[in-house]
Amino acid sequence: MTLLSVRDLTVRFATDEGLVTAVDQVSFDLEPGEVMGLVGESGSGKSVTAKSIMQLNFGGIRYGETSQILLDVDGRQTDALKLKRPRDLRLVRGGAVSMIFQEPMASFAPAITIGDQMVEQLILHKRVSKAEAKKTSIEFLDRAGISDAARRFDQYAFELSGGMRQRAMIAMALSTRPRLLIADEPTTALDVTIQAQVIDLMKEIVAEFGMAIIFITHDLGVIAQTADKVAVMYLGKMVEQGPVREVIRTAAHPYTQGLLNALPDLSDLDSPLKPVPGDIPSPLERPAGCVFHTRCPEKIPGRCDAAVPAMAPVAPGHACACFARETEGAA
Ligand SMILES: Nc1ncnc2c1ncn2[C@@H]1O[C@H](COP(=O)(O)OP(=O)(O)OP(=O)(O)O)[C@@H](O)[C@H]1O
Repeated sequence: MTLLSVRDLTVRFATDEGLVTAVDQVSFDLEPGEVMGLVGESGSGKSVTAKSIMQLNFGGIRYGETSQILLDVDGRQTDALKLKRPRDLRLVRGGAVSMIFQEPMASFAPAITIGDQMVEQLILHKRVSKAEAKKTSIEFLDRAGISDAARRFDQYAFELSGGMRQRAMIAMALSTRPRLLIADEPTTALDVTIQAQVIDLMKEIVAEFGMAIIFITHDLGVIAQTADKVAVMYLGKMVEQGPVREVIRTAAHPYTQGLLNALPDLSDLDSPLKPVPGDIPSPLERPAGCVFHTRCPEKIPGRCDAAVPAMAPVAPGHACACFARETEGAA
């Protein structure tokens, strides 16, 4: 059974300025053991998409009427958007799904030791004894590369260095053995050496436990190293998805091409940076037609500003939502 099937996900927020469409009819699937990178500039809807799986978006939220987030929970397909009672929400919050954040302090309560938090979570989700929970917690801290794990177990998050806290957060998120880990910019705030260690750790864990990961990042380099497939979002829309190497080598959507062109060229340090030209429009004033047409170098006047392109295959497993590619396919 497919582990996660996001269907037609639309997320709007009622704000004082009006209705913000943060995510617009996004669909994707994830199989057990698969790592999917979710990329796009700031405000493209990556976090809102991921948080929807755990119903962690708050404040005036409205999901689309046909939106579904189908998750395999213990062999039963469950629509995560339909869960209401706290007991049922626990199935996706820390049960089948765990989330790690850029800022590990967001995961830890400041006045409770790391060990007590890990134990509490394990007892809640796994119904194990306290002694067993302690043993598992120390094991996972150790697995996450924390030396002297038994001593760290009794420490508070503020007593750990940044990199160590990140590892402790990963240990805590993984100790309940979730089927799906959502990693929201987990390495952005780290220096490159620790970043590489954290990425290695996540790869090891996927290989060992076969859990699926949604890896949210701005950094296509990190995606290239970690993910099997990649999904690119722009202003709430999914614009391209496919196997990571193929998308990086032969990006189909002009936005993905722009993101790749914007990467610094390390072999030519004097070459100027080439950011995607133009600014992202406000989500309150989303352009009609293709949301990217206001910045697109391949815009077809009268078409791209009038109709919304659907995702269509450009190669097996590789799809893109762009009228310019459709024309090429037909030619
Ligand atoms: N609670 C909320 N109320 C109103 N608008 C929100 C809320 N949460 C998110 N948004 C809006 O939804 C849009 C998508 O936000 P989201 O955080 O998913 O972007 P992102 O791609 O993850 O960006 P970043 O990389 O900066 O985290 C943004 O325009 C954001 O302002």
